[in-house]
Amino acid sequence: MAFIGSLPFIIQTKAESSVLLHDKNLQRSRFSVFPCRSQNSFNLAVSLSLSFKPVRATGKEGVSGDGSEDTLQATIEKSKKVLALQRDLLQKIAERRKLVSSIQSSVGDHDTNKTSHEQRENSLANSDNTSTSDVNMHQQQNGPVLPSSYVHSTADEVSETASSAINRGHAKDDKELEQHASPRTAFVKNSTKQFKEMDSEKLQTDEIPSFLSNTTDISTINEENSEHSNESTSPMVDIFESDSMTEDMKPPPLAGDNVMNVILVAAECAPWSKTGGLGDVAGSLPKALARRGHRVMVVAPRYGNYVEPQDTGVRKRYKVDGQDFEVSYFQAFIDGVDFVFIDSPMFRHIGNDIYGGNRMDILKRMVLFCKAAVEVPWHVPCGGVCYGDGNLAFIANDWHTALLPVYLKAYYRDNGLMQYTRSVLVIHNIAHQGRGPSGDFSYVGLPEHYIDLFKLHDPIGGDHFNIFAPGLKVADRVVTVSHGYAWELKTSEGGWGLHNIINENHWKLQGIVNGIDAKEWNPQFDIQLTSDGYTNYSLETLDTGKPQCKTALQNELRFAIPPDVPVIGFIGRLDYQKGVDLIAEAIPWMVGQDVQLVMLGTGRQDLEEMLRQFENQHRDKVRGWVGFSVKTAHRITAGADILLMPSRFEPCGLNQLYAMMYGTIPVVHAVGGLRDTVQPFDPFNESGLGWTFDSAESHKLIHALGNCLLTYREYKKSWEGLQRRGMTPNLSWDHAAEKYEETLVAAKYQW
Ligand SMILES: Nc1ncnc2c1ncn2[C@@H]1O[C@H](COP(=O)(O)OP(=O)(O)O[C@H]2O[C@H](CO)[C@@H](O)[C@H](O)[C@H]2O)[C@@H](O)[C@H]1O
Repeated sequence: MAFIGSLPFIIQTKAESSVLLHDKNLQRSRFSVFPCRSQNSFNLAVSLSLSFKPVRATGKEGVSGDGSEDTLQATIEKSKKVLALQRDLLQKIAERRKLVSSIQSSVGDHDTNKTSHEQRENSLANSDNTSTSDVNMHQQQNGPVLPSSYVHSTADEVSETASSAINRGHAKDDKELEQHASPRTAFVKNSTKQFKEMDSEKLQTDEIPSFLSNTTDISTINEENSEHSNESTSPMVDIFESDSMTEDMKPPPLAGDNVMNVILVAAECAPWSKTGGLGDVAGSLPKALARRGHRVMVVAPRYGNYVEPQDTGVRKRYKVDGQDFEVSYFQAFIDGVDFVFIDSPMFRHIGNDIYGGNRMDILKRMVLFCKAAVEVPWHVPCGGVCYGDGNLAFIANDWHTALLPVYLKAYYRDNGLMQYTRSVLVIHNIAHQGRGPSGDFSYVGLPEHYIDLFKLHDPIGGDHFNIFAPGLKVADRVVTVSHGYAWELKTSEGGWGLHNIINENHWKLQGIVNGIDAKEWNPQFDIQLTSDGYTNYSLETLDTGKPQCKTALQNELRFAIPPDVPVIGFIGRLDYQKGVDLIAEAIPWMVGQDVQLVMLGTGRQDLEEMLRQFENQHRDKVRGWVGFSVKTAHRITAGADILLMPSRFEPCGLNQLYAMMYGTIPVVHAVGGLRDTVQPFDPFNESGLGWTFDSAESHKLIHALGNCLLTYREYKKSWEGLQRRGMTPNLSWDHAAEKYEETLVAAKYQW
């Protein structure tokens, strides 16, 4: 009897729950189910089904007349009620969603394509003009764009419905339930509070390009930006927009039994902090993992006063080089991910100079960061509940966080703690390793016997201390960002001294190609293309949209606009890796062609100076934009015809992926991820995505670029074919996330 009674209940509840699981309003509650104590309805189903076990075990109940039948009946009744409540809840949520989307559509174009990124950009841009942004905030909260009070109450009502329904079915502490039922509500409230309390401290602005600085008044730029700010919606609106956009993009299949708690730890995370591709990955991969149903957190240092994350009130102290440092934790829940920022005077106000300071400064920062990050699952409640250590995997990135797997082992697993927690280390760039003299070991705060893990012999430098080395040895799995680079890492040229360790651990190394953030880098929705003459475009509007962006770029760069002159772009860190010097060698040839070249970058001073010189020498054909400007990077990607990437090595490379999405044809050195992702153009079969050259030499670059220019000028149909093939998305973060999931699961079951 008990069986018969319980079975349909469990089946139905699972079915109901799986519906619930798809609902973003309840995702947080659901995430807590597996590893943590949970208060959600699915857990209720589990606990109720477990409560049948004793009945089934004895087999006497129901016939003995000892009252068990009554208990059973009562339980069945109770479960029926819970089911009814769940149905009621689902229906209400569906109604609310309809309501919200009808509000959104009535708000119309005005709000579309606005993302939190735009708001951040605006708040960054306006930061020099505090009074303007204050006014904007006021307008955002009271203005006509979308009555925030309405949105606020809508969100509250949804959460209220959710929590009360669950509450009625399963008595729990009200506050706790509220937190679980609607992390989103908490975020809405927090965002509002944060907005009101936002410090007036100045934030960074994009650097003004050299060629504009003489002619453009900074105040004009700020005014322009503040206009955008007036248009921009409040964070509350953004939450709904994010959801609807994500839904439009059709979520990938759920992880099912593989669902885990995942904490990605990185020194930078876009859009809050970014010096390069690592920031992009830390900002995008977690969202894709969350879309698969994992409970996901990103941990990064808090370099500035970010708008969304708010102080959790948690304070902890960690020792670095014998000194106590207090850290606090700021948290925001965005697009299904908990973003946790660790605050300390060590990190604060570094801005974009994330890796600035001397070697010891950086080392101490990373020691503090990793020590604090490995304990985040214990200390930082997200949606009211800490992640804990069960079913947990860390994803550390590059040498900056390679100490995390080591701390996990030395402080915990060696002592019988966090036994089921795993770590994966991702190599984005092996060239940076955290090297120093052997004495640096004293700063990392590890037991003496750990010193051997850090020791590395370099044929030139001799014995030294190397932080990447122990991370690679100790991590449960190692990932790198393309298949080609995974292969190169094993060679003495590509491994940069770590190839022996990589070869010894080859069994745990895997290449997973990065994806493209379909919201950030999509010409159809790109918020950087909504002003100054730029326009959004798609495959359907490529013919008109891209030329319009090209003209807007030429205008912005103050180039002449002769018909049919190809615009060539370069975006990247100015260093040895990116092969900027190869472009320099090719410049005399390039300026002899009928082309326009724009280079955006920052990095080595000599290379920055070189960019300025190119511009001064060839004002009609070359622009050298020294600085870090996300907006300009997007606009070059959209407006250029060709993107150059002559990198000497390139673990994956993101710019070529972005370029292809925007119908911009890449010309690349076939190395690492560039070789993996840019199939060479084959004119006979009309296939391929761009041009490649097989060694990092300027004459090879010139040869490939020459063929590319010829096709641009003479073979328009082939050119269009290249553009269209590139714009057909084939590399998504959802795909990469699936691969990461396989790796995480492999790590989980590995001893
Ligand atoms: N001056 C500037 N202004 C604005 N934006 C700028 C900029 N310079 C660079 N960027 C942006 O930074 C990102 C750079 O991405 P890459 O993948 O080329 O970089 P990086 O070498 O830093 O990353 C490393 O990690 C990534 C991620 O795994 C790997 O793809 C890569 O091969 C590896 O070297 C892009 O989003 C680009 O637009």
